[in-house]
Amino acid sequence: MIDVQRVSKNYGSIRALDQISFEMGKGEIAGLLGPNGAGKTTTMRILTTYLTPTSGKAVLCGHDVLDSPIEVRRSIGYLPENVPLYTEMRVRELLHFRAKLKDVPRSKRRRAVAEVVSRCGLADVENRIVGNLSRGYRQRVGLADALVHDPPILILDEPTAGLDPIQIREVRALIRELGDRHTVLLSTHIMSEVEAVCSRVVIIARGRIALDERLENLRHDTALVVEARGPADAIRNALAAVPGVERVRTTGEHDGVAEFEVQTREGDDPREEISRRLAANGWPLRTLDARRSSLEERFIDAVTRSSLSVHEKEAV
Ligand SMILES: Nc1ncnc2c1ncn2[C@@H]1O[C@H](COP(=O)(O)OP(=O)(O)OP(=O)(O)O)[C@@H](O)[C@H]1O
Repeated sequence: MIDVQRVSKNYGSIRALDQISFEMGKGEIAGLLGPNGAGKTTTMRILTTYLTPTSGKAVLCGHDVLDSPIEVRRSIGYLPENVPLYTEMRVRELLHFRAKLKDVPRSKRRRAVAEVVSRCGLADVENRIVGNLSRGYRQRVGLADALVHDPPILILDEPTAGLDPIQIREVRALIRELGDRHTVLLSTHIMSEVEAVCSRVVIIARGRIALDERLENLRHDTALVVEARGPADAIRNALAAVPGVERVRTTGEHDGVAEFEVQTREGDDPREEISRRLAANGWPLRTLDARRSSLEERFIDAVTRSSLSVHEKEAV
């Protein structure tokens, strides 16, 4: 549904995105998580065709953002960070108007509006002036607007920013429901939001993807961080063959030192065997670190690592 390949974006001399790549399949809800200035909004604005990438390729529902922006816009519903609603209109009138702009055929408009009014919990306010609504309701109107042409993909930029705790809970519940029928990419800098709503997290830091993982893999697993000097592929194979090791991912390679993330089976602790096997092959072990991979730890780790130079990383 979403295929981003090596997308970069420069604003003058500022490199906001540096070769980011990720893919999303049908029915996924992914959280694009990152600190302020990481590049979340830039990514979303490229996917929604409001900005063009400096280089790289982004394809949504088979349509390239550069070659077919109109088809891309038809395939997505976008909730921007500051919802630009027509504040003087009534809710139902606004949604009809937006449905028309989005080419929903006249004969289907009434039904399309009724459906989003119901799905977004707007029945009580459909005759109210948008500008007089609370921020929580305006956000729901924004979601209804994004949904009114029934797009397969929803892109939501900080959908709960500025809402009170009850409104946050309601909007999150609504997004979870939307995940049944739509592929949803939302941005946030709140970790608990990702845990509450998403099935997958993509962490972006300094314009790069620092982590892309399914949440179920982060919740229970214990991960080991292994750094060893030697040939990355051979070390990777040796690690994968250690009993108790479930999965090995190469996370970096610099100056002859390869870095891996090793997922272990619950209850297994293969650290001693890893150390023995690497030593037997003559690959000096530099780091063997066990950590519970909670989202918070992974976020801090990914963001900190991305902000270190190669030299500093070696020292960590
Ligand atoms: N129009 C622009 N001109 C120049 N620099 C920009 C522009 N828009 C964004 N940037 C810079 O690009 C980088 C990424 O910004 P972006 O808004 O995408 O980050 P973000 O992750 O959405 O941040 P936030 O969580 O604060 O909204 C930042 O360094 C920002 O200052």
